[in-house]
Amino acid sequence: SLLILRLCCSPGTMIVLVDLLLMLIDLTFSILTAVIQTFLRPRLKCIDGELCLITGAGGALGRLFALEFAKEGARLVLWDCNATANERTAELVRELGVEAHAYTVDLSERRSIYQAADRVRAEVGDVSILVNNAGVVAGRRLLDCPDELLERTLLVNCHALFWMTKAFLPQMKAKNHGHIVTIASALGLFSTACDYCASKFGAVGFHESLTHELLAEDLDGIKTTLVCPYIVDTGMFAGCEIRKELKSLIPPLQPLYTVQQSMKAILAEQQMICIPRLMYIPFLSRALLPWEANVATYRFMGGDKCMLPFIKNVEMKSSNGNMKSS
Ligand SMILES: NC(=O)C1=CN([C@@H]2O[C@H](COP(=O)(O)OP(=O)(O)OC[C@H]3O[C@@H](n4cnc5c(N)ncnc54)[C@H](OP(=O)(O)O)[C@@H]3O)[C@@H](O)[C@H]2O)C=CC1
Ligand SMILES: CC1=C(/C=C/C(C)=C/C=C/C(C)=C/C=O)C(C)(C)CCC1
Repeated sequence: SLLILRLCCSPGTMIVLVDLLLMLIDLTFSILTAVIQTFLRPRLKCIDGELCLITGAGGALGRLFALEFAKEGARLVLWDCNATANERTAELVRELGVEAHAYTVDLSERRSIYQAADRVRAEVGDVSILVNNAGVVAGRRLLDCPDELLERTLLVNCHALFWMTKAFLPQMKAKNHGHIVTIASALGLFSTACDYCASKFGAVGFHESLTHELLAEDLDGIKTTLVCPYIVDTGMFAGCEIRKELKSLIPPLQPLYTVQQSMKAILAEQQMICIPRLMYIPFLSRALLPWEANVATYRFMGGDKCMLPFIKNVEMKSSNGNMKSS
């Protein structure tokens, strides 16, 4: 008992006990703050004059993000592999009287990312808000999916996040000011049968590790936000649906609503947002319930086979394409 007493009173143990106490205070404070913030309208930051880069800006959500950021007064750099769609987004932004610079970039090519990043820095300036929004899905069963398509999903949805961050974080670090937004998916928090899920789990993991790295370096001026939406009615997942009778309980999200909710989270410097909030339930149940219990609820809700009609759509489109080309 003398030994135990001596151990307890040693300076090392005292420091651990004090740290433990401080950690418990921090933990309680952060839980209380999160609960209170759920009911309060958060203070939104001003991004007037900030330089915001959006990837996939020619796509449905990317274009809406561009317009919302423009309304907030941010100057825009727009990246997409689809030059025409991207230029159209730039025109719409300019119609609002806001500066927009469109770049054609293939995010599946690391070199293309680094080259375009050098051009942006030289031609426009330092990016302070980065919205990693571009995403792709193969939409095939694993064994029917060409390797190149599977690889593309991982390159665009996951690898590109590393290269984008490596390209733009140094200037943010130099000023201890910036914001990196990851548009992931509810399917980055729990999965169903689809090539896309692994890439979005990767995106979620990337976001978390980046956030921890910034905190560990005390770079509290650089914020991160993870956005995890359920199906959004943009056409990307046309046909994907849960059990018909339950569809009206969790209808697909409207693109504008999704982007406006995401904007609120970004401007409030919120760490993460699931849209709708209901998506926190399968996220939690995946972590808390046994695997078989999750399988039973997925089966009941039609989450297990939700991708099948979508895959059929993709197959039909590609066979039509083949017929046309032949
Ligand atoms: N729609 C949904 O149900 C949901 C979508 N999300 C995520 O939201 C984000 C936006 O989705 P959404 O707007 O619906 O999708 P879209 O397909 O409408 O937009 C994606 C954009 O990214 C572009 N893009 C694709 N590959 C590359 C590449 N290699 N380099 C550069 N640009 C590329 C696309 O060009 P192109 O059209 O030429 O391929 C397109 O313009 C994605 O990350 C998606 O995963 C998350 C949850 C649900
Ligand atoms: C799997 C699963 C569900 C369905 C989820 C679906 C259909 C998600 C689709 C998301 C998409 C398309 C995201 C794109 O990024 C439920 C019914 C919530 C219950 C829990 C298990």
